[in-house]
Amino acid sequence: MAANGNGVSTTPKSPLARIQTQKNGGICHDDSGKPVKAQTIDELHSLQKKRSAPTTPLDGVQGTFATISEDERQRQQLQSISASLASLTRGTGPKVVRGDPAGKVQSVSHVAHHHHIEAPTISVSDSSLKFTHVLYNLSPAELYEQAIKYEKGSFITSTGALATLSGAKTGRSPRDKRVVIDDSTQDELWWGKGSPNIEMDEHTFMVNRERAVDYLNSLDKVFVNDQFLNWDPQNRIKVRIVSARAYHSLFMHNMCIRPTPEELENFGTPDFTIYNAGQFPCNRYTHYMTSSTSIDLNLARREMVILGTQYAGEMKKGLFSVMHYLMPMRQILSLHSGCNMGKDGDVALFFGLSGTGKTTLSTDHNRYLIGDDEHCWSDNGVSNIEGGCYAKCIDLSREKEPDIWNAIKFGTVLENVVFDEHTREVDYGDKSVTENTRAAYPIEYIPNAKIPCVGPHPKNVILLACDAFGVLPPVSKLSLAQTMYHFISGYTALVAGTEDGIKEPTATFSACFGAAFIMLHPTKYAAMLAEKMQKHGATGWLVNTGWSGGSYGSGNRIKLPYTRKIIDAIHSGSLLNATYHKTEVFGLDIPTEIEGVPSEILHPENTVSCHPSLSLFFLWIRLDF
Ligand SMILES: Nc1ncnc2c1ncn2[C@@H]1O[C@H](COP(=O)(O)OP(=O)(O)O)[C@@H](O)[C@H]1O
Ligand SMILES: C=C(OP(=O)(O)O)C(=O)O
Ligand SMILES: [Ca+2]
Ligand SMILES: [Mn+2]
Repeated sequence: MAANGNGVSTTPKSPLARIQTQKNGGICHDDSGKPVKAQTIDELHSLQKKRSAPTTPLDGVQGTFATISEDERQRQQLQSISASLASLTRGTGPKVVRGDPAGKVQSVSHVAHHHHIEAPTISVSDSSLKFTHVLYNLSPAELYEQAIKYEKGSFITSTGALATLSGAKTGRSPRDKRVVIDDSTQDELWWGKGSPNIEMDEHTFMVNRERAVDYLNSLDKVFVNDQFLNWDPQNRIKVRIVSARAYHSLFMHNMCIRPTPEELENFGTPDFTIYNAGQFPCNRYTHYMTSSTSIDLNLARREMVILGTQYAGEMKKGLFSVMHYLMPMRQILSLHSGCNMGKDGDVALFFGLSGTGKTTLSTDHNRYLIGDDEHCWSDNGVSNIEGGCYAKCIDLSREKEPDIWNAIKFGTVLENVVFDEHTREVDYGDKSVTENTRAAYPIEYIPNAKIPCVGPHPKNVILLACDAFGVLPPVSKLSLAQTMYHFISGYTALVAGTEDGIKEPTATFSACFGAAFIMLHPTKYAAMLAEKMQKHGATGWLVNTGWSGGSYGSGNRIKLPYTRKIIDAIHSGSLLNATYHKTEVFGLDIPTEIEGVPSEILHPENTVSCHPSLSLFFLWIRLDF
C-alpha cells in the first residue's frame, strides 16, 4: 500500500455496502421456527434428555408372583452394591447413590437416605459418613463422556472408537497373580512348578481386598457393571465388576455378555465380583507381595482383587481363570480357543496362546463367528464365555483383516494406540506406547457373528503354535495321541507385549495353550478334550502361525494369506483327504500340497537345512509335570 509523507494511505477506500434494516421492525428477529417452550436455559437443557422408560410393566402382568415397585427394586439394587462395597472390618457398606456427583443424581438423595446399610454405632469413620456415587451399567455414550471428561489419555478416534491409555502396564502381570490356598483349593488346584497359581493365604487376601475397597470408596464415584459370562443358559455366571475408570467399565461392557434390561432388573446377587482398584498399588510390606501389582483370586469368596495395574485384560483373563475352575467342576471343558462355524454347521476350535491367531483366524468373512478367545464345551456343544472380542491391532490393515478393521468404530475401546493429534487417524504400525495395542468390541460388531454365541460339537480342533524357532511345518494332521501331546506340552511362543517384560517372541511351553489361565492340572483338561474329541469324531491339526524357514530374526513369519488358505482347506474337508507324508523327527503328517500355498513352504526341511536349536528343542519337549 502506498503512503504519503504523513503516513496516510492514499489508496481510495471502497465504501462498505450499507446494511439494510427492515423498515417496520427496528429489531432483527428470526421467525423461521417456533420459539422453544423453555423459560430458562436450565429448563431448555432439561428438555434435551428424557427419562429412560422402565423396561417391564410394573403392574404385575408378567405373572402371579408379587412384583415389586420400581422404587423397591432400585432400593434392593443399591443395597446389593453397598453390600459389595462393604468394608468387612467395619461390617458396613457405604452410603451409595446412583448417578454422577457432578451432574444431577438420578433417584436423588432420598434414595441414599433410606438405602444405606445402617452402620453399627461403634467405629464411625469419615468414610462411613460419605456417599459413594455409583455409575451403574452406563451406556457406551455415557462412558465415553466420563472417560473424556475425567481420564487423561481418552480421545475419540476418526472412526469413533475410544482411544485410552492403560497406564504403566500394557500387558498382563502373570508373576503378580495370586490364588488363595485353603483346605479345598490345596487339593483341587494345580500348584508348584509350571503352575500359574502362586499361593497366598486368606488373611493376605482380606488385607488386599480391604485396601481395594477402601480405595474405591474414597473416590467420588465408582463404576459398577453387572453382566454375564457364558452363552450357555444353563451355565451362565453372573459377574459384578467394580472399577474406578470409565475405560474399565466400557471394556467389560464390551467383553462380558450384556444383560437385557429385563435380565438386569432380576440380576440379584452376583456369583462373582471383581474389585479393580487399578492404579492404586498393593503395599509391599504386605506378606506375599513382590511388586506394587497384585491380582488376587479367592475362589471360596468368589472374588478377585486388582491392585496396581490398569491393564484391562487382567479382568477378562482373570474371569477366564475362574471359568477354568467352575466349569470343569460341572464336567464342562473350558477352552482357550476361538470358535467359528461354517454354513453347514461345522464348528472349528482354534486353540492358541495370546497372539498366535485365535482372533484373526476365527474372524473369517466366510464363517459365523461364535467367539474369539474363551469357550466351553459341554454335552450340548460349544458356547462362548464372552460377549466381545479383544483383537491385537499392531500392524492391523483393512485388506488383511477387514472385519476387525470395521469393528473399530463407536463403542470400541482402543488401547494404547498412537494417532494423529489433529485428524485422530490411528497409526496401527506405531509401537511407541506398546506392541500390545488392542481393540475391545462387542461381538455383534462382527457382521457374521452367531448370536446367541453357541454351536454344535466341533469337527476340527486346530492347535495354533506360533513357532519362534521355525521348526514346525505350517500344518500337520494329528492323531488323537499327538493332539494330546501337543495340547499338554503347548509348544509355542510368547509374543512381544502380552505379558510384562516380553520384548520379542520367546519359545515357551504353555500347557493347554493357556497355562497362565488354567487352575487344575493340565492333564484334567486334556483328558476331557480327548474324551470329547473321540466321542464326537473331531480331527486335530497343528498349525504354525509363527516362523518358518528359519527362526525369529532370520526367517519370516508365515504369511497370513497362506495360513488362511490352510485353514480354508481344513474347514472344507479337502485337507482331510489330501496326500500326506510323515516327517522323521516328529512323525507329523504333512500334506504334500494345498491349493493357494506354495508346496515348498509346507515342508520345513526344504527351508531349514539343520536348525542349530533343533536338538535342544527335542530335549526340551518332555512332559515333566
Ligand atoms: N500367519 C499368521 N497367522 C495368524 N496371525 C498372524 C500371522 N501372521 C501375522 N499374524 C498376526 O498375528 C497376530 C495374531 O493375533 P491375534 O489373532 O489377536 O491372536 P490371539 O487371538 O490368539 O491372541 C495378529 O496381529 C495377526 O495379524
Ligand atoms: C488378552 C490376552 O490374550 P488373548 O490375545 O489370548 O486374548 C492376554 O494374554 O492378556
Ligand atoms: Ca449378525
Ligand atoms: Mn485373541
